[in-house]
Amino acid sequence: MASMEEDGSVEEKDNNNKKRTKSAIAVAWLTFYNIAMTAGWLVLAMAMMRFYLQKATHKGLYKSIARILKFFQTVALVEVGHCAIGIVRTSVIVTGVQVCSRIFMVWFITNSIKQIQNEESVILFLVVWTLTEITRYSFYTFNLLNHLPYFIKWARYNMFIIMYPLGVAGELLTIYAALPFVRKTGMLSMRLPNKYNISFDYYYFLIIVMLSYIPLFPQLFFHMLRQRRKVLLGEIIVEKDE
Ligand SMILES: CCCCCCCCCCCCC[C@@H](O)CC(=O)SCCNC(=O)CCNC(=O)[C@H](O)C(C)(C)COP(=O)(O)OP(=O)(O)OC[C@H]1O[C@@H](n2cnc3c(N)ncnc32)[C@H](O)[C@@H]1OP(=O)(O)O
Repeated sequence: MASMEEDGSVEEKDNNNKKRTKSAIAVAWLTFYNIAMTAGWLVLAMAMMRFYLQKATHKGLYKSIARILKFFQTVALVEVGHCAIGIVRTSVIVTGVQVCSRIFMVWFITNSIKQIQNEESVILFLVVWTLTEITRYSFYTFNLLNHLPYFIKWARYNMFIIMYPLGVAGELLTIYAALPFVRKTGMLSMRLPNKYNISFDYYYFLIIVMLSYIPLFPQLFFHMLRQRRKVLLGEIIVEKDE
């Protein structure tokens, strides 16, 4: 009996150790990830500033930073995985919508349609994303290291009130600017007849994407408002099951 109890406690200790090791690995990975992403977005900010100081125009700016942007924004897909395996307490759906809409903007709009790369709206969402991500990833990093300066916490949970609508405006204006080119070229569209017997019109798809901001954006915005109340004002928020 004693030996069984002993076995039990050994097993329990082993399980606890496993949990501790797992969370230590998760913390180490997240710290590395957040430092790398903060650095990536800082490099992007510096590249944008350098371009603007040297050329005094925004024309050509997107092209000059496209590779860095595509790399770091695409890597953010990992964050959906973080939520799915439970190492961060964030909804897979909320993170999925946020990350996928950004990846869509980068790859299927700005990168694919060269004619719109010099639009002011592209610079608008680029600047907004960059400021947001530098703040967000440095917030996570300092939080994980238990040395979170108050101004970073304050910025994380206040900046979005202005940055979210500005970012959305930049994104929607960019998609809007893309519409005539998509219609003219018929890019990424499939017209009938074809051997698959499928019809797809990217032009109308983009209009649907723009309309989908109406129900989806408020969900993200209100999620952040709830996080703000929880973190800055200490309100206890009972999360509904997903
Ligand atoms: C195929 C076509 C698709 C087209 C779809 C079209 C519809 C799109 C509509 C949507 C429009 C979005 C537009 C958007 O791109 C515009 C902009 O971004 S503009 C710039 C302003 N943006 C922001 O401010 C972004 C705000 N959003 C976010 O921060 C996140 O993305 C979000 C997932 C929304 C919220 O983050 P989260 O829920 O994680 O909140 P917290 O930061 O408070 O964190 C909660 C807890 O999780 C821990 N956590 C999360 N991530 C990490 C990490 N990487 N490392 C460590 N820890 C992490 C965090 O610490 C919290 O833990 P705890 O509660 O224990 O403290």
